Amino acid sequence: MSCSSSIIGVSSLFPKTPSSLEHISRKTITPSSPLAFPLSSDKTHFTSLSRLRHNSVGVGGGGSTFVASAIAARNSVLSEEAFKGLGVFDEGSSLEDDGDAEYDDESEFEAPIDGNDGASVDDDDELSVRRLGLPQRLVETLVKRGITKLFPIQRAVLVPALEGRDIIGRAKTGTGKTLAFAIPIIKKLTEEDEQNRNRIVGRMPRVLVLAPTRELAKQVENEIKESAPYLQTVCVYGGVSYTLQKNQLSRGVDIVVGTPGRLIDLVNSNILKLGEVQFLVLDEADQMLAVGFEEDVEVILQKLPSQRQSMLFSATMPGWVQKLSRKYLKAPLTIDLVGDQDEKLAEGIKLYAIQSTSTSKRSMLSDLVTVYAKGGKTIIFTQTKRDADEVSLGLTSSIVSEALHGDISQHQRERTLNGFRQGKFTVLVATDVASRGLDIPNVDLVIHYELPNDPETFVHRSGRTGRAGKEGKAILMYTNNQRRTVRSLEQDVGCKFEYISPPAVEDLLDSSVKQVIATLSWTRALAAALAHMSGFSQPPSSRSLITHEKGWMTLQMTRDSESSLQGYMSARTVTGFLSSVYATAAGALGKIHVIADKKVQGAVFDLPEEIAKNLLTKEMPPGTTITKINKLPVLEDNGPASDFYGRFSNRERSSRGGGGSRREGSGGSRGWGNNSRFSSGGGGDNFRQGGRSGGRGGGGGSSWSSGGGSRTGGGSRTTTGGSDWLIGDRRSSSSSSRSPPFGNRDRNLVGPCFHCGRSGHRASECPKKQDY
Ligand SMILES: Nc1ncnc2c1ncn2[C@@H]1O[C@H](COP(=O)(O)OP(=O)(O)OP(=O)(O)O)[C@@H](O)[C@H]1O
Repeated sequence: MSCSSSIIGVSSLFPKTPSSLEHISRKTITPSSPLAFPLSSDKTHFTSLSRLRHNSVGVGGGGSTFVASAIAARNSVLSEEAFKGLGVFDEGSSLEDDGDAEYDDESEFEAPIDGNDGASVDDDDELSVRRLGLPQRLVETLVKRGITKLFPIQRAVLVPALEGRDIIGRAKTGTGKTLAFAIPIIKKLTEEDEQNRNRIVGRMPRVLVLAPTRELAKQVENEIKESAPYLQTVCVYGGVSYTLQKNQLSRGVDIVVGTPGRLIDLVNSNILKLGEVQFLVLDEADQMLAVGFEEDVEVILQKLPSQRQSMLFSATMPGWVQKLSRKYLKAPLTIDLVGDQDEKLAEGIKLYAIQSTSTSKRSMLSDLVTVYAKGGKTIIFTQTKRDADEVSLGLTSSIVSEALHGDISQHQRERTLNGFRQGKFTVLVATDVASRGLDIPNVDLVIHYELPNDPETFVHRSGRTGRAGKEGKAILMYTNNQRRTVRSLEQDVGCKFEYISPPAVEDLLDSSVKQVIATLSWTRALAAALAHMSGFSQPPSSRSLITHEKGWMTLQMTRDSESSLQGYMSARTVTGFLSSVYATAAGALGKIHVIADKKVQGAVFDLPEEIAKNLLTKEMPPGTTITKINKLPVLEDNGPASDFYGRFSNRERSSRGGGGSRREGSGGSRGWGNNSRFSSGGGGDNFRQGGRSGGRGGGGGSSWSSGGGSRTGGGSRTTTGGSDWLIGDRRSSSSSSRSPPFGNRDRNLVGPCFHCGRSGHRASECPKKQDY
């Protein structure tokens, strides 16, 4: 078989009908061209690839940026350059330069490997890793890892990278950017070593990969090591022993992955020599800026040989990254599989939004985890380290969780991440230190406990789930004040939230029982017993849909349109009616809201659960119905959202007396297309929250409060503005008298430590942790 037949085999997947070639000029196509490459599963990925009707690309010569081709199918853009050499554009293509098929040897394209690895590999599929001319050793390790076909970004980068082009790459979260640069580099190093078998002990690195965080660096190292265990890969970062890294480097190394700070130290002390670096990779370049590494990066780049190939991956292109690419990359080819117009999130991520109050959100968390993660892995993102600690601690009574943030020692961070990866505990509560790049397999749920600082952070946090074509869920928690911001986020990210209410008791019971049954495939009785042990020592109590407090139930009262009672509906109507049918209920009323839809003639109101249940058994006079509801209807006087778009996080925090300014991760960067309207002010700042209890004014006041006092105690729960009504001072409203029956469970540390299995302490404080 000739080379061209192999190539034609590949190109047959890409119909040679460059119909819209003419529409696209041979200049730069801006990322506002239709872009996103949806990702739902490996299969659909490549099915869609195979259905692509390729269009064209423009490549300017000599300029600094070049953009790829538009592909009509499903609004995707890939690089024509990226596919040249694979036969995609050979016959009938209008590429000026289509003679780049440098792989004349058919064995280059067909590298079948012997043995059955168990993976289902379709050898007829020219997109299979077996048929891309990769070294056999690499193919074997990839296939063993279940990587049988390249993902689009990998496919797009492969040929230009093998040709030695400098590349700027961008693709959605979890779509395999690491292997996109790693595969061509490994191929080149492997071939070099095969030609020169006398490997020198103490050799200097040929590849340098810069990553913004230690976790990311470690992950890149793992990905490379697992794909090419025969190459020497060393990871260097701060916070751990310098001597160990020094020894590793002195034994000789092929690839160095590291964070800029430690790399500079090693270079300055002459331990790391960069004189033989042939490949430079800047991973998450925009994040380097956000974490303040810009100077360090430049210092390192200046020390590299000028004869080298550079690849830069960046989710966004802030000015500094643009400058960097102009200064240090040679005529780079831009491969952008995201763009600005389309949804930035991987397709498999289902998005939910839930309104909560600052007091209800914490107690609501475990219910969300129970119902939406169904026993799978969850990452909860908080803004501050303190919140991460507190939320994790708060969850521990029912769900074992650990916190991850910058104040935790590097060793403990690694232990925590490993424990989470291995499923020793299922909930990780993290600041944005974990939002970028972390690849933890099978995270089912991401919860944004606080709104992120900018749309990019939202995308990166959410992208910890739905990776490598899998499905995942992300829930955004927001307050009434932040409604407008949530809508703007939808626009900026190009996504749609499904607005949900707190999980109903039935869902909770159902999920917890199902989880235990699924885990143990045992009897329902055993499942119920285990659910009991895992925290449901009482039947889970109902929760108000209005205030989200536990122990309360929201009911709806409606009047028939024919009813003689038709007329004005108000809070007094509700209390008056309840007094006549069940005085106890009238005396225990919580919040009351009138339904906005005038055709409905009704109101919703809160009652303590037991009283609500009793009320539901009462006979109602004709014309009036009272029912339990699971979702709130649209209510009157919801009050205007008072947030200021782009300033939501500051506003939230300042109302809590935020302070502090220590950076810890995200923020700052603005977006490839400069379309972010989020404020970068305070991006990534670590706000300390003081004075959290009590004193939170109700802000968007829209409800009638039937009692005068605080429900939860400790704070002066005032509702201001809007249509707040004080129905009366019917009873003493001490916190205890109004406490819901099962609410506010004592949140002691009763969950087992994931190190030693004993309860009463967190894993980070485990007296036995040294042993692990
Ligand atoms: N071709 C492939 N087939 C199957 N799995 C793959 C393939 N390529 C990468 N993966 C896996 O997909 C996961 C995500 O890859 P990776 O971490 O490189 O994504 P990413 O695009 O860098 O994500 P992020 O932007 O979030 O950092 C990893 O577990 C990786 O091993």
